[in-house]
Amino acid sequence: MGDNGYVLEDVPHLSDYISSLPTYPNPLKKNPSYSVVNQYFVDEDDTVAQNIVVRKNSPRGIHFRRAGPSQNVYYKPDDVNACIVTCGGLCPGLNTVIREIVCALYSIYGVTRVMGIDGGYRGFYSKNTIPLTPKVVNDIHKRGGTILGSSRGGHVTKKIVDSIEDRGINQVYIIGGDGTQKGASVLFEEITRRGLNVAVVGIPKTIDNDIPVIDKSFGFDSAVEEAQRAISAAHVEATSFENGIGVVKLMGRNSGFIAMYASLASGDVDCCLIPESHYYLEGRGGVFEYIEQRLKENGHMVVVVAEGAGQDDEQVDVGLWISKKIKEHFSKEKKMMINLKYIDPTYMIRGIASNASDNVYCTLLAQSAVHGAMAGYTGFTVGPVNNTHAYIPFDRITEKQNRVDITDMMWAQLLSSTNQPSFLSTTRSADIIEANKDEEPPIPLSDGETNQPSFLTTIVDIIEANKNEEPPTQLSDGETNPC
Ligand SMILES: Nc1ncnc2c1ncn2[C@@H]1O[C@H](COP(=O)(O)OP(=O)(O)O)[C@@H](O)[C@H]1O
Ligand SMILES: O=P(O)(O)OC[C@H]1O[C@](O)(COP(=O)(O)O)[C@@H](O)[C@@H]1O
Ligand SMILES: [Mg+2]
Repeated sequence: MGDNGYVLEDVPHLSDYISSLPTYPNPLKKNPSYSVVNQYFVDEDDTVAQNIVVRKNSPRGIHFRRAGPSQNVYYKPDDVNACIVTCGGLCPGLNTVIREIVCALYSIYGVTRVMGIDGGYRGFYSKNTIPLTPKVVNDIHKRGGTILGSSRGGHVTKKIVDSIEDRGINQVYIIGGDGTQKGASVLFEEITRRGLNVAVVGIPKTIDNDIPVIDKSFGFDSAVEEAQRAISAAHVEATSFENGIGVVKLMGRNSGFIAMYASLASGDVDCCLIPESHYYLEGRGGVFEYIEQRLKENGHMVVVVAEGAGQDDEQVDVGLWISKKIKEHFSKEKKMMINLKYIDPTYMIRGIASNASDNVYCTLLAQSAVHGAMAGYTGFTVGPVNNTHAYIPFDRITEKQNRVDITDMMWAQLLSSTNQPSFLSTTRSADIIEANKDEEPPIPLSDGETNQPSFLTTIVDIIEANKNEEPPTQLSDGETNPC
């Protein structure tokens, strides 16, 4: 802990456990492409604040080491033998990250030995490697998926580290989600235990954008953009038929960021259901009542549902389930004719190539990862924190999963954009208030407003308005109500 509550959460370095490692001047100094840059090295003391909104007397809080080229590097280019592996689910931008790691190693540092591991962690010990050169990766960023293949499972630590040793690999770039980063952390521990001169670098991947600390994960923007096509189609269908209802299911088993951003971006969505915000279908203030109201007012409506919204049972497709329930409710109970179309673009939104802004992001991410490894840092994940790339210890990335905060401004904006009610029952609202009561008070903004959303007040209003409300009705057919 430093002055004024300054905390540096630093990442490990090869020199922490290997003594007398030689260093070399960074070859970037002689790179003609960078000769125009005023200052291209990061200062060793540069750190990035996790919290940028602070009060005059509040502690300065957690900081991470700033990513970027260092004056000296811990590898001679000729000695580097790097490998790249992609694990877990697909995400737009995987190929761009692979391409840019290869290009950064070759063109910035003059490294010429880079290989791909085929098919995720298990590829280390069960498959041949794939040679990677700038020529091989030249146009892979225009393709979805990963040219290296991916897998879940297969993390046998001993076999992977044996393979790293046997192949003489000394830089390991691991692209993947929370599970992958946990795996990377275990590899780092085993490599340290064996005293190997091998840098382990994680590059966070999650289409759901639920990795903590970093501003945003690559591929998320591309996925949200692709989701617009499904929402637009649902809107076209809904507006073309009497009492048209378009239902779109989007990815998000545990978090609703894709659904929330896609709904906000579209402007066509009347109702967005996410895992973080419980809902109920029947009764006053429920989803059915809202749908009926929208159909009467507007003649059509679009519902976006994240795959984990209200799901206790992962086997049930929530999009199909809710579509069936809506149809049953309106045809059998309300005797009202509706036209419902269900669109499920789940894998379409992640099987695409990344868009332009994600490509730029992936490039910076890959370069930061390479600069970190060349500077001898290890056991870290790279990512933007308040718009500046930083090296983050593995455990900060894996200790929790980000979820949409339904007491935050963003969710309030979503509610205000769709006009949907919060669907919160009085008990659930009270729980949320209870859960949030120890949170720090909002920091007043300079113009006298607060950054605290009015959402909690809304919840209190809802409780007040609904205090005589009937409890949500049980489903008649014995199915579990996923609300
Ligand atoms: N706790 C863990 N320890 C070691 N390896 C893990 C751990 N969790 C997941 N992995 C490995 O990470 C890889 C990807 O994990 P998975 O959870 O499927 O995807 P993601 O990285 O996208 O979250 C798999 O090969 C899996 O074996
Ligand atoms: O069908 P798969 O391959 O298990 O992947 C689907 C799941 O992966 C996710 O996209 C999450 O993966 P990531 O966040 O690791 O990219 C979930 O939303 C989704 O349920
Ligand atoms: Mg995961």
